[in-house]
Amino acid sequence: MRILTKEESQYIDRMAPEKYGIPLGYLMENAGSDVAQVLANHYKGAKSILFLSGNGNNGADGLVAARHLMELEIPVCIYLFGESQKGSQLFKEQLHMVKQLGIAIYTSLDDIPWHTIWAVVEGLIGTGMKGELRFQMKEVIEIVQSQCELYSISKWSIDIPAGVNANTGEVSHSSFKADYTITFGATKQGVCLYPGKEYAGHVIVKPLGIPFEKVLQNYQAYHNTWGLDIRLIETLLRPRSAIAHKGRNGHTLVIGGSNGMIGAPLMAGEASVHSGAGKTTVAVPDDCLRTLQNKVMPEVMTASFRSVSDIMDLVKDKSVLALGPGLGRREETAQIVLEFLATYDGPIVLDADAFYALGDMANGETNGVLQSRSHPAIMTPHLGEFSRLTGRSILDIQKNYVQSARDFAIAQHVVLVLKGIPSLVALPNGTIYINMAGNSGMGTGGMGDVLTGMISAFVAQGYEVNEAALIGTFLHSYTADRLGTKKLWGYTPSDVSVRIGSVISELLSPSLNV
Ligand SMILES: NC(=O)C1=CN([C@@H]2O[C@H](COP(=O)(O)OP(=O)(O)OC[C@H]3O[C@@H](n4cnc5c(N)ncnc54)[C@H](OP(=O)(O)O)[C@@H]3O)[C@@H](O)[C@H]2O)[C@H](O)CC1
Ligand SMILES: [K+]
Repeated sequence: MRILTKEESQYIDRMAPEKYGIPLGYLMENAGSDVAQVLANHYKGAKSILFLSGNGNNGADGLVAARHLMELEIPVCIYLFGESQKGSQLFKEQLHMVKQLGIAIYTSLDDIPWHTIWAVVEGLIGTGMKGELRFQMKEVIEIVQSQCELYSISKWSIDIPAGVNANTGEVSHSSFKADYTITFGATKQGVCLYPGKEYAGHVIVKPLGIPFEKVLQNYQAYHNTWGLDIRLIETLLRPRSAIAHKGRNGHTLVIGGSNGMIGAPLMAGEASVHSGAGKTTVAVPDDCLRTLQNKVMPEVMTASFRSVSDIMDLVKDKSVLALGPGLGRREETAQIVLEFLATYDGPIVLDADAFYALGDMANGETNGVLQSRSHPAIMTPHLGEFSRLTGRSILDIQKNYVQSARDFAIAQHVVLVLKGIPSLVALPNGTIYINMAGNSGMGTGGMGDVLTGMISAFVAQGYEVNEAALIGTFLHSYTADRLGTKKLWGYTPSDVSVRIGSVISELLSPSLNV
């Protein structure tokens, strides 16, 4: 699923007429008629649909929809916000039409017969919002929202709810909180991120009337964003060959663990087994080996290490290395990690305490350690770890969530799995995937270790690092969602781990009821 930024939407707006001779009014006519169709399909009873119309093109979309609904004999009325004579050209044209058609138009909220309204459709402002919502618009939204609550009126937004930043998902105070948002071409980035996502309600995507990917091919600042969803994963997952033996399915090596932190590499190793790696070895420091052996499932092989050369020996015949879970933050461990990264060039997934060794990558000596690898490293930090890696505050990262992930993945030439709400996968070329799965029950210790094991197992089975990060990240959350339908919290990382194989089987053979 493609996701558009504000700048991409505005570029399409500009290029449609300029380069392809497609007047913006055509796109608006499509947009408005789609809004009308969706509303008509939902419409109940004899009540009216009220359009809140700003004086830009977002408002004009609503005026087009009102005209189309009138044809369908659905009662409509309009509330005009702002000065009409200062509105966009298309707004003025559409306003003239609805006036000529005799549609009821209000300029004061006090005059609206709220008890006759079934739905409010907000076209106050869309991708044209600059900065924070202005005071007058906030006031209107607050009154409308309280009337909607009082009269049980359903709330719709056109393109993006008023007040939601179309790129970052940040919201102005008093933003419009919709039950549904009808958007055009592709969903906007800001409604895939929190808190914007909560303000958009259910998002309905309708065609724009122009093949926008074609238009965007020439866009200079073009780094695209996609939804990480089931459809994408179905295109990436490959059935296993009937004759695949354990050698063909790869061998994961997990290096981690320290005294009191043996669960982390153990969960990563077990998740690798459950995700289909042919073989899995977990290696821990010498003094932790006995504890590991007492706890780990029999399918996982065990080993131990003391030095970098031990790790070099262990990794020789392995398909992928997962480095970091529970490794601890001792200075000598950090040295081992750095020394090892400088010599080993194979596929690697870095997690947890491996990041401690890397420190602040933007300013520290480790900047450059990962950049020239033949297989870009996969890194799976949570926000706290990412804050340390980038030397920036969590708040600052959250404000520019997508862009922060993109900048880091490009600069360090890594596949970044940024574990947040939602998680992101950023590829070294700047392409971003926003995870569409996941739930609040996932916030438990050990979930990250399972993710590391899963991603590693997909690399072991022959997926490219980009693909493995996408498949692992999505299936981890998707499996948790399956568990979340039965109990929204309290399921364990190991529950996710154990279930993953059945979920993959279902996806590969939908008729299987496993
Ligand atoms: N390519 C597409 O996807 C298409 C999108 N369409 C629709 O067009 C809007 C974008 O329309 P645009 O005219 O560019 O802008 P808006 O209508 O969203 O907003 C402009 C008005 O908002 C005022 N404004 C700006 N910032 C603020 C603010 N912070 N608070 C309050 N009001 C604000 C602005 O006032 P100015 O004084 O600054 O001029 C304008 O009045 C898109 O979202 C789609 O719905 C097309 O219909 C089809 C193609
Ligand atoms: K809107």
